[in-house]
Amino acid sequence: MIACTIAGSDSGGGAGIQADLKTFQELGVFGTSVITALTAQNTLGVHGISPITSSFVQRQLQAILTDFDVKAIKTGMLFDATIIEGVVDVLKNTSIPLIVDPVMIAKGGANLLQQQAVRAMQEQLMPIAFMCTPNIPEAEVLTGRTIRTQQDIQAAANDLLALGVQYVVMKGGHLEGLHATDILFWKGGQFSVATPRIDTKDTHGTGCTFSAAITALLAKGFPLQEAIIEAKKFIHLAISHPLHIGKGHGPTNHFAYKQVQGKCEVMTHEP
Ligand SMILES: Nc1ncnc2c1ncn2[C@@H]1O[C@H](COP(=O)(O)OP(=O)(O)OP(=O)(O)O)[C@@H](O)[C@H]1O
Ligand SMILES: Cc1ncc(COP(=O)(O)O)c(N)n1
Repeated sequence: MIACTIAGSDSGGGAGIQADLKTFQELGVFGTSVITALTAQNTLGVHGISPITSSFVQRQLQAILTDFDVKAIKTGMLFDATIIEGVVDVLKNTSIPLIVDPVMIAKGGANLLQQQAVRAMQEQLMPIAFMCTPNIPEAEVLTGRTIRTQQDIQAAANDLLALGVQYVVMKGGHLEGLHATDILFWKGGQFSVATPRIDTKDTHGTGCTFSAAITALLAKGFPLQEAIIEAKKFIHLAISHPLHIGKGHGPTNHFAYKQVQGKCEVMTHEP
């Protein structure tokens, strides 16, 4: 099985392209990659960004799609509107499921998506996406809402579905509470997955890793809700077995899922 990630490079190896490829590999999926930007990054922060031109992003993507039978594609850091437009231009005529992780701001505060690009994400990328996986601050930017309550989450998910994306996973990592709960929404329904919240600072790359796991599992043909449950196991185990690498927000442990053979309990709820 082959999957593709369109994202930024994290020299520190915990997020971005590197997290995506490690996750694909651990889940038994062959990973291909389109790099949108280089970041000079470690667990302490982003120390520089060098974007790739939109036309070269397109060239990478076309090289992959004209040769490989790609079963699922994810996007991460897209950096600017020209890159988003270039990606949409290539993908709009394919039927490969597209998972959009709307990466905007790194843990240390660096901008991984220019503000002027939010509109291109809303108006061009969302209509061709199968799924998007915002965290709470990203959902706030994409919808212009303040999200505090369950009703706010539902309303923001409805706004995102109205943009044309078929499924929305609202990630709960930034909310408070004993559990880290993520909710899958579609028109007319919802399904949630939760695991105990872990008290750790080693959460660099959680969002990338979770969305890459969903992408890999969809590429393998898992039904959607099973893919969400298994991806939740992958990210919970990656957070709960920290590697203690670096002096700042350490990366998650991509080895853990395989090492414990996916053994992890996920609470599910479908109202
Ligand atoms: N402390 C934690 N304990 C358990 N699960 C967590 C924790 N933090 C995040 N998660 C889970 O990790 C996944 C990513 O969620 P999160 O909201 O952190 O994404 P993100 O904000 O995109 O990532 P990042 O904060 O690294 O940018 C979700 O499944 C979320 O529930
Ligand atoms: C190149 C790159 N892409 C994405 C993120 C955000 O990572 P996450 O939200 O998964 O922590 C990052 N820090 N660097």
